[in-house]
Amino acid sequence: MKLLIKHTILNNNLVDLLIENGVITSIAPEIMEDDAQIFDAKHHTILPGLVDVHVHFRDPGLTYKETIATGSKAAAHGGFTSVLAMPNVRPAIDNPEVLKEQLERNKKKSLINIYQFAAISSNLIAYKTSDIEKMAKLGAIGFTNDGHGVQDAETMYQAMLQAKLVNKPISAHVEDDSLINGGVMNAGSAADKLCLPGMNPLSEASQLARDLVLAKASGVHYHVAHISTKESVDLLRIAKKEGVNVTAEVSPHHLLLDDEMIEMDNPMMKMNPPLRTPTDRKALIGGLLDGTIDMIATDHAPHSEKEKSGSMLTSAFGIVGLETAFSLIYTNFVKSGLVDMQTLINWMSKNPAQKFNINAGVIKVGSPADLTIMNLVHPYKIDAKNFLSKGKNSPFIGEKVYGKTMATFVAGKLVYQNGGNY
Ligand SMILES: NC(=O)N[C@@H](CC(=O)O)C(=O)O
Ligand SMILES: [Zn+2]
Ligand SMILES: [Zn+2]
Repeated sequence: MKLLIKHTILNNNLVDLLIENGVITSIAPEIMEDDAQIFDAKHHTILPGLVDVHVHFRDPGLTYKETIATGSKAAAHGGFTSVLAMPNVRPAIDNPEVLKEQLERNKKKSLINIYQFAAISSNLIAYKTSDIEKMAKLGAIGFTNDGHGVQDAETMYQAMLQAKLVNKPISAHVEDDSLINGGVMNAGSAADKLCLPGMNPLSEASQLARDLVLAKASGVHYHVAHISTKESVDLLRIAKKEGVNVTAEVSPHHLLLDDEMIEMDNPMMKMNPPLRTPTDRKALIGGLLDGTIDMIATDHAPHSEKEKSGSMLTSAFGIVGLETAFSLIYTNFVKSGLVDMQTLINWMSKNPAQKFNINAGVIKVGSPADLTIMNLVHPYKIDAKNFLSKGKNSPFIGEKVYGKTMATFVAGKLVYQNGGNY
């Protein structure tokens, strides 16, 4: 099987790429190959396939929200070729038997590469750790109770020690439940104005401080999921200076939205962690720019229309992200002149791949042909009708952005192609 991608822009040069058996075998200004299938990229830009270390695919058990098939289609549409799936499906991926089935299910139903997280503890809430050693051996990419903070230090510390032994990361949703008070958005003046109950933002950094102490003692690779407050960024910066083996992700919505933009009770602005203050948002951008935060992850959290309608008091936490992340980050960070394209690639492909030990993130001879081709020239409007995800719950609907996916390839196989004109 040979594929020849013609006329594509790679690092500002017009090139062709030859792919044989799923691997890039040649990159040159002009490649002639008689027996290859041709894909004409029509002068659009080629990037390494994006890597998202935080998605929720809801399969099995909550497939009315998303399935592996629809989630992986959404990923391919967004330019993502590898994702790390969270274990909060039903049943939760918290024991070796269930993990084994899930790995097979992912393989069978997915268009893209899915790496699977397993739970730190039973049903994501128990105070006794899961069989981390066995699940690591079976192929879990790491361990997390995402959706819940690990409420006690002993469970987290034991999980870290076991994960360290098998050389796997812990991804932490840091949230101390005792500070949440049934809140539905960030506690503060914005919540007061809307008369909505607030979640104390110290819930995040206070648990993070505990975890950083434990992470340092254990030596584990500790990864902070969806970091959202200034205090957390400050702690992370200190921990990195001290040599703690820590990484962090931030979501596009925490970079681009804050609680002052919640003008009315709107379920599309409800997610966990909640949108924080403009000061927090600035600190997240600063942390990303100075390398304190390593990568961007979407926390793609599809829900049904019904679950995301009505009031923030009763609707579900979470928004979709796979089909808007690249466009939003490209438009707001690269097109606006803040950073160059390689920096975006580092945030959305190279760093997540490197930090989670995935063979992805660079385009070079010998690399797997996990690629995406983006139209950076023509703007478009984000429209939920075009989402391939079952979830239409995005606060970014109607926004004019740049960076439309033209095609996505996984191991040289076309997994998404834009139906319209280039
Ligand atoms: N982010 C969310 O608001 N929701 C996530 C859970 C999570 O990431 O904590 C979900 O599973 O829906
Ligand atoms: Zn979470
Ligand atoms: Zn999540």
